[in-house]
Amino acid sequence: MESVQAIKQRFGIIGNNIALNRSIEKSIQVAPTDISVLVSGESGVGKESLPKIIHSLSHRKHNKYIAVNCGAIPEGTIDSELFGHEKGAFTGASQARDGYFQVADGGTIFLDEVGELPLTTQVRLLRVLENGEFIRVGSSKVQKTNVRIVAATNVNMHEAIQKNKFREDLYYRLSTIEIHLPPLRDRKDDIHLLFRKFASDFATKYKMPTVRLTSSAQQMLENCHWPGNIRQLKNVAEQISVLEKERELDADRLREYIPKTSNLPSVIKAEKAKNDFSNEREILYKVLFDMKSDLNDLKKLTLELLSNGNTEKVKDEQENLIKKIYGKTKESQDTEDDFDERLEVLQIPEKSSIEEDEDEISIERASSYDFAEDVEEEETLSLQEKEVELIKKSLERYHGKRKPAAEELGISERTLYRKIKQYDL
Ligand SMILES: Nc1ncnc2c1ncn2[C@@H]1O[C@H](COP(=O)(O)OP(=O)(O)OP(=O)(O)O)[C@@H](O)[C@H]1O
Repeated sequence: MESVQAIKQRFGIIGNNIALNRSIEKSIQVAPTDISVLVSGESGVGKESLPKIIHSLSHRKHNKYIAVNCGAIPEGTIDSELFGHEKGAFTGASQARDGYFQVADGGTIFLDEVGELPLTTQVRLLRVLENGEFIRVGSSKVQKTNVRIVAATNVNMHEAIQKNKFREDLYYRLSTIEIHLPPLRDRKDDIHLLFRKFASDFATKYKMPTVRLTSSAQQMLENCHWPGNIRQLKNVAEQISVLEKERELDADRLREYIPKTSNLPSVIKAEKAKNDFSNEREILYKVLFDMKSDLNDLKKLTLELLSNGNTEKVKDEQENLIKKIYGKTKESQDTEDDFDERLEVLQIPEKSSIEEDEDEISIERASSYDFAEDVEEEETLSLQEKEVELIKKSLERYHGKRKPAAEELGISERTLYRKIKQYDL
């Protein structure tokens, strides 16, 4: 059996903390079995390494390893991504497609952010876990697969179960063995070690001498709260490596690079910070951000109308979205006409005219859907930068807590999650 030390070297894992070593040891022990494993721990603690270790030390190592970020896939397509679909299963399904569970047959699937799975997908997943069976979207034929599942989560699953967001039976199936990775603040002994490694990597990358810390700066680094854990520490090391003129930093210089919230206890009242957009620039960003969010909502609604053609149905199904965009719903009788007028402005083609060229339009629509999330990338860089800044500020205000930050930004937690990943925040 490979030693913990050898595994750390192979997977580039830095640290000597006892809890970290125990987590790696557990991964090594459980690898040769087919037992489902749940890796838990806050965001940024390094959960992604453990499923890779488990797969590479298992008898499945020559087969596929697929990592799926459940939080980043839109709810509407997740079943098809995971389990595949038949041709014509839904608008845009111009071809049958294999899902990850089929592609990874004989291998391992890593379900990152498993707590974000919609309840309907959880039912399908439970079935795969119980007897290896799954059904493609739009099919009635039961298929079999032999996949080992390793899942990860940074949410409190017991809380999610209590709030009926996660099925208890699925949780127990997934977490036959649970491996917990400690937050960075509980691994103080590793903080400076990690910083040195990152500083040395960035020095090589940017072709500069390595930055170093005085002992007072080291102490400060170790006493930070680090809500974003190792990911945040890595970002700080990169910023310092690139921006700092001096190659040795004392505590005063270091303070500039440490997000204020990292130094504060996590219990600062979020309420106090709420909507505290204290200067004009932030207000402007907020307005731009809201506009962009509205634009994306409109795009979504338009696509929905184009593919559905049935305005009444869309009005019913997208009531919340319509309310968000226009501030009113069809329930407000006196605004019904206004509402219809607005829909007319979108010039929705009659369904019959859409159907004439169904295949062609479906493909077009499908690609519009596929890119609905990516459209954002086409916006100008400066707007994107402002968006990143706004998200960062909001996350800082709420000490990395996505729920209140998403509420403040007026976007869903899922979208915020995607953006955090997209911009590596
Ligand atoms: N022990 C470590 N040594 C070196 N780098 C590490 C270590 N742990 C984490 N990292 C780095 O920190 C970053 C975040 O790690 P990772 O993506 O695995 O976190 P995570 O726990 O999966 O976060 P999330 O829940 O947000 O997905 C990565 O760049 C990873 O390479």
